[in-house]
Amino acid sequence: HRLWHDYSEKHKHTRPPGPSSLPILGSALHIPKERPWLAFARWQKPFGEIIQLTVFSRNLVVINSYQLTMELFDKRSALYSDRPRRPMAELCGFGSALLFQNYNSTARQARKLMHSELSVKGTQPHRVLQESEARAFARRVLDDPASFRDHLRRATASSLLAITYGHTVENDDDHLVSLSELVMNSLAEVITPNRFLVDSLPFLKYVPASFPGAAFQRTAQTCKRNLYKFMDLPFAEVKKKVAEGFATPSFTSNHLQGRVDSISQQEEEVLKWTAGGIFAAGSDTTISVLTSFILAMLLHPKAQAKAQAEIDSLLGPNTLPTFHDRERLPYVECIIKEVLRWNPAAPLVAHTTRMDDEINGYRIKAGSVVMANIWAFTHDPSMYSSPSEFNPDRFMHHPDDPTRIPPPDPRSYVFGFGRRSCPGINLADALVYIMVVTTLAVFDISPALDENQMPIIPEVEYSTGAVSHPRPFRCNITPRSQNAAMMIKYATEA
Ligand code: HEM
Repeated sequence: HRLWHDYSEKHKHTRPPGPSSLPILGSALHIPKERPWLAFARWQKPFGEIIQLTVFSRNLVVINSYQLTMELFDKRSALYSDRPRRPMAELCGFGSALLFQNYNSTARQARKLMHSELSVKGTQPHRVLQESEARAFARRVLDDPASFRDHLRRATASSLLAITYGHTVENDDDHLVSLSELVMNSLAEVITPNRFLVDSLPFLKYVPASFPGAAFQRTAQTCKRNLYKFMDLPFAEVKKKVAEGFATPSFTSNHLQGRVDSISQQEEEVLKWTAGGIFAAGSDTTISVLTSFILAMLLHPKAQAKAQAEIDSLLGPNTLPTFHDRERLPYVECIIKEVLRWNPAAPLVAHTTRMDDEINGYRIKAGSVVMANIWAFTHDPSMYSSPSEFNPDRFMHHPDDPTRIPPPDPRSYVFGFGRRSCPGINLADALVYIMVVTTLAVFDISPALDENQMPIIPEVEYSTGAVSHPRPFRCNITPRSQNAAMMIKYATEA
């Protein structure tokens, strides 16, 4: 009994190991500016699966193990479901969005609103629209292949705005798309760690905008104006249409139907911010995944050809893929899983602890920012052999050989954990599938050529941010046949 007592007493005060720390700055200087998740994964060797850093007196705990993350974020989710404070995001007005809120009654209300509309069943009616968005994307690529990244943004924005507000994007200068671009760019900036000093020194948020050096305050004011416009305008439009009886069915109209006059102001506020949040949380992540897919296909022609052969043998040369084909395209499914694993869109997922806690003998103090290092899970050699290789075949099922069990589906964790897990998972999964399968059916993706007609093979480089994107790269996207091009023209002109 005494031994046990000594053990627990000793570990009760043990903070998880981590790099050395300076006064005030803490271990800030050890954290690389670029893609810190790579360093955190490497630090497993000297420090283990749980690492603690102190930055400006804030505790950051990095969890490099999938099992431990499940234990904390899923099993103990009553303690681990709050979000870190982000003073800059709050100054910009994002504090009212679910993504930034603690797990309080408003957050629960917002998640409930999403749950009903974004379940597998709730997203079913949007499939026709997603199919035609994917074809419209293919058409734009056909007409202007070099701008494929813009077309990915446009396809994602159109789908999400249609689903959220029933809004149809008619042309390239759609007011809602332009406004959403402004909001998305600000969001990407404010959630980039260490981008604004006010995030490390929160008292700065009280410095007035007119003060020298307080440029961030003016940035925040502009951002807030755009954000509020983005939240208010489309919502007011839908509300008006519902009242007049001719709203296109959408997330917002479905929740307002029959309640325009009776909905309380509080409920209306939550609905408005939840609707806007769908776009804010869903677009950059989806764009990252789709851009990674293009990069992966460019670098791995064999995997691309194998998926195309699968699609051809199922559909023949005269049919474009749809959602009905999904179950019969197992290799396309493997490509999607491998893209999600190869370079996860959200490599670090941050929650905070409500109370002091203990795990594996280490103490995690209340208020610590606890980050799941998703990148470390997707590159854990005990889960995925040769993890840095892009190899969709690792996910193939082998019904004849029960000894070959595929590794875990990354979709079970790249969308987050417990009570804060991504409520858009079904929608995102459907959108990614239809974009991937349509692109593979219609196009060949290959390296761009230099002036000597030699292929330019891009480096696999990703940006640093809460959502990480492939750095800009050039590629050739050409129709696989005249017939493929004709099918897309026909489908988008009908
Ligand atoms: C492939 C694309 C996507 C990826 C990889 C992704 C990933 C994630 C991750 C990792 C989180 C944090 C989970 C956590 O803290 O444990 C999250 C949260 C969230 N996602 Fe997604 N997401 C994607 C698409 C979408 C879409 C399309 C929507 C909207 C329909 C969406 C809506 C949200 C919202 C609202 C939250 C905040 C939930 C909360 O704080 O309680 N996401 N997502």
